[in-house]
Amino acid sequence: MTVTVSASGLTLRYGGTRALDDVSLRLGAGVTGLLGPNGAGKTTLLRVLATAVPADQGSFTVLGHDPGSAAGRQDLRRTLGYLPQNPGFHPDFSAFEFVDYVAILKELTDRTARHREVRRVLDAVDLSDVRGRRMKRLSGGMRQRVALAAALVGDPGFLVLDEPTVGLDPEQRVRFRELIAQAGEGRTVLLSTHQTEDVAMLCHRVVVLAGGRVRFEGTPAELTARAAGRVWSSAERAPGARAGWRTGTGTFRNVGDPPEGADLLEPTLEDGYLLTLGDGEREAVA
Ligand SMILES: Nc1ncnc2c1ncn2[C@@H]1O[C@H](COP(=O)(O)OP(=O)(O)OP(=O)(O)O)[C@@H](O)[C@H]1O
Repeated sequence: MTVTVSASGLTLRYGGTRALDDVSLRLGAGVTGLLGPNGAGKTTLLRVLATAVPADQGSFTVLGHDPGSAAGRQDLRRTLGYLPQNPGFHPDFSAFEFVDYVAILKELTDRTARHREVRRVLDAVDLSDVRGRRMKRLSGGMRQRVALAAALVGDPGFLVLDEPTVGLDPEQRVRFRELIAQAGEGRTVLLSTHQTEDVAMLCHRVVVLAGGRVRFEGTPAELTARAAGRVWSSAERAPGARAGWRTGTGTFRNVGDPPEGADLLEPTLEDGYLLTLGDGEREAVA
């Protein structure tokens, strides 16, 4: 893997809370999923990498740009696309006006070239037909696509997406997944999500963060493999299971340390993820 984003020892405290605790990671082209329970530090990590907030300690580079200097920070921001958790739309802006406004902030000063770029990114997310519609009249899924279009303005080399599929219905989520996959072709994408299926379907790498620390970094297959031989079916709730629930067929699906001779099941990425977390952290999984 050619490393495009590299972070070392990132630490950030809010009062007594260590939102990030010595986080080091390396990303390459393609989509990397960032999983973690509520409060794990995902948004904080994305905000640090997007230069929205400085870390107390540690360093990172994005496509060779080091935000430690003002010039490096500016170069990094020019190669960055960021879709924050709450994009904060102006309800009376049209989709076009919103993306155009972001394009102005991204220093696209030539009006004709900028408008061409705004049309290009709205077309890329299939919103050309509604580009004149006000934000308040768009569905939640369309609004998220506008936010993705805004993040794609200027063809950034590093795209940071903070839970972009929250609140979308399954059809919209699949559509959004296609768009993220396209965006990840030849570009580094870091996608924070609570959806383990999105990671399994979309990502070539996955990072698990909990309590501000990296608990796992590797491929989705490697995370799934952590649960090999540790998922089993039983007629009653298994006492040794770390997590277990009755399935639609009436049997229990258990994750943990199976008893001798247990009826083992094929593990999923979610099983590997659950086993990577500590007991209290599993309860915080949304
Ligand atoms: N501005 C802030 N002031 C004080 N504490 C904060 C602030 N932002 C985050 N925190 C705390 O830092 C920790 C990490 O929060 P963060 O929002 O990064 O987690 P997250 O993994 O994105 O969670 P979620 O999945 O719920 O969005 C939490 O304990 C949170 O309460």
